[in-house]
Amino acid sequence: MDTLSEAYKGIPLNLGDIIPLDFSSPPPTLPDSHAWFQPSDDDCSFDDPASSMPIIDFLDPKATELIGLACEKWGAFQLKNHGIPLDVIQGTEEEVKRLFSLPTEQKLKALRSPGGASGYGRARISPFFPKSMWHEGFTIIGSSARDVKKIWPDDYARFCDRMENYEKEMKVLAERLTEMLFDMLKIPEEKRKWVVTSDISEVLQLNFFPSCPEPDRAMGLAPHTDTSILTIVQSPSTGLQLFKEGKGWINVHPHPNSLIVHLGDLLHIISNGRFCSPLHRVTLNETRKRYSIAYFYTPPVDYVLSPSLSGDNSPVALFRDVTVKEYHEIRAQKFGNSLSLVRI
Ligand SMILES: O=C(O)CCC(=O)C(=O)O
Ligand SMILES: [Fe+2]
Repeated sequence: MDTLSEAYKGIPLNLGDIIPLDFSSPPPTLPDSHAWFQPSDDDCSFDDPASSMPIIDFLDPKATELIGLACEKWGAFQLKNHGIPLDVIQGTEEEVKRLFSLPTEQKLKALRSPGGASGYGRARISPFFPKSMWHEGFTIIGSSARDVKKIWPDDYARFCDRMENYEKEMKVLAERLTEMLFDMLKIPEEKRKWVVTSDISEVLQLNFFPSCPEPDRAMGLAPHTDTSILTIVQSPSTGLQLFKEGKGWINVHPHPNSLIVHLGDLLHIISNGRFCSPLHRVTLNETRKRYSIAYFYTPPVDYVLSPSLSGDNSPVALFRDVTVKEYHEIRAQKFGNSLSLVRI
């Protein structure tokens, strides 16, 4: 079976777009290669309690209705009482910290290959931006063992087991949410059989944002939408921002023991534009490092994404049919333009 990795093979990157800055001995001032803004730039991000991302309790009898509204208005929400055991979250967080605190040369042993999608390196979206991000990533597609053995030849099992377990838990939650959203969109049975199969294309993205000497001039993760049905993000610290039309960049303040769910481009297409795929980015801090774990839930690569014209969705198709693999290939080449390229 094809995997998502195949979609990137045809578009190899330069090593310069894969190797992160050596953050173990960071420069004392922000290098020009990482300076996105001038000191005088007003980047207009803000905190407004009246317009913050909804926090939804999964045990609330009204949860389905609230999730539907949040997906229409925000394309994102925080989820309390999500059912993922705390020890699974903490164990995964511990491994992520252990991985990123390794010496640079050890992490570089698992460097992503130029045409590859898994392993250690810069964000896959790096080539689309003129400046570099203050970030290191580690991408897991399928089993992490092949990459992790290069880093810890004799001691890889605990990391791999914890990641695998985390993915299993995330998959169950992603399935529940997807079934709920597909009910709202009135997706017919034959278009949703994949949800309960093991054939999905899931990706686990581990992110590390070191503390930064000039956080206001640098960028953790540049503005992007996700190429998924939905993404479940776990991070205890602030840094994530969502772009809201007419308002600007809104800070997300993680609620204790909650997960952040945002919808991706694939659901935006399936919902015929009814559910948003929010633009988001990550900002930095001068003294605090930040870690995040993003689980991308995606149908099998040969699944055809077709806009649903039933229910409350627009009755006229806004997008053409496109397979998951084809959409990933478009994204790998065109990035921010991708949705407009499948618009009718
Ligand atoms: O770190 C975060 O909060 C978000 C990460 C993210 O957007 C991504 O990995 O695509
Ligand atoms: Fe993202």
